Amino acid sequence: MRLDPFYLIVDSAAWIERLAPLGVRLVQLRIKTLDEAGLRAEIRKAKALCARHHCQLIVNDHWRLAIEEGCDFAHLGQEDLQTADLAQMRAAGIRLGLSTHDHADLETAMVANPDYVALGPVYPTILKKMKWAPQGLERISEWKRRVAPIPLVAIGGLNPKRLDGVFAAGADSAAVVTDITLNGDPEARTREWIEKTGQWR
Ligand SMILES: Cc1ncc(COP(=O)(O)OP(=O)(O)O)c(N)n1
Ligand SMILES: Cc1nc(C(=O)O)sc1CCOP(=O)(O)O
Ligand SMILES: [Mg+2]
Repeated sequence: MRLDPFYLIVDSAAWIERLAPLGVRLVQLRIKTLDEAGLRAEIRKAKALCARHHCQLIVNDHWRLAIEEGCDFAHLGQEDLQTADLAQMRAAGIRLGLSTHDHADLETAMVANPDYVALGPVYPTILKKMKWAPQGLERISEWKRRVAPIPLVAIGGLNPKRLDGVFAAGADSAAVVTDITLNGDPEARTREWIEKTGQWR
C-alpha cells in the first residue's frame, strides 16, 4: 500500500472542508473533545467531504464509530490498541495505522500487522505533552529497516524545511498538525506542503 507523502491531521470536518479542495489526499480526523453523537456527525461529514475530494480519511481512536459510519481506515495508539478489537476491525475491512514511540511499541505494533507504522515525535511538538524525547532522523532510518515494506509515517514538529531530512531518512509520509492549523494562512501553508511533497508523491 502507498500513502500520500503529505498526511494532514485536523480536529474537525470544517478543516477538511477548507483544505481538502486544495488537493489534500490523506487526512486524519483527530477529535478529543466531542461526545459520541458529535463525533459521529463529524465523522459522517468528513467521510462525505473526503469522498467528494478524492481524499483518504483516517479516523483517529474511534474505530467502532469508523466501522459504523462505513469508513475504511483508522489510526490507533498503543493505549487504544489495548481495548480495540482488531479482528472486528479487520472483518469490517478497516485498514490500520499504529503509533510507535520506542522499541517495545514497535514490537507490539508489528504483531498487529498494521497497514502503516507511525514514529514520533521526530521533533518537539507543541500539540500535546509527550513523555518521549524527540526521536531524531536516525531513528526514522532504523524504523524503516524494521517495518519495510509497511509504510512509515513520521510525525511531530514537522514543517516544510524539515521534510528533506525526514524523507531522506526513510519516511514514506509526513504527518502534520500545528504547522498548518496554527499558521496565519493555513491554505497557503497547505499548498506549500503539497508542492514540497510532490517529489515523493
Ligand atoms: C499519524 C499519527 N501518528 C501518531 C498519532 C498519535 O496517536 P496516539 O498515540 O493514539 O495519540 P492521539 O493522537 O490519540 O492523542 C496519530 N494520531 N497519528
Ligand atoms: C498527535 C501526535 N502524535 C505524536 C506521536 O509522536 O505519536 S506527535 C503528535 C503531534 C503532531 O502535531 P504537530 O505536527 O503539531 O507537532
Ligand atoms: Mg489515540
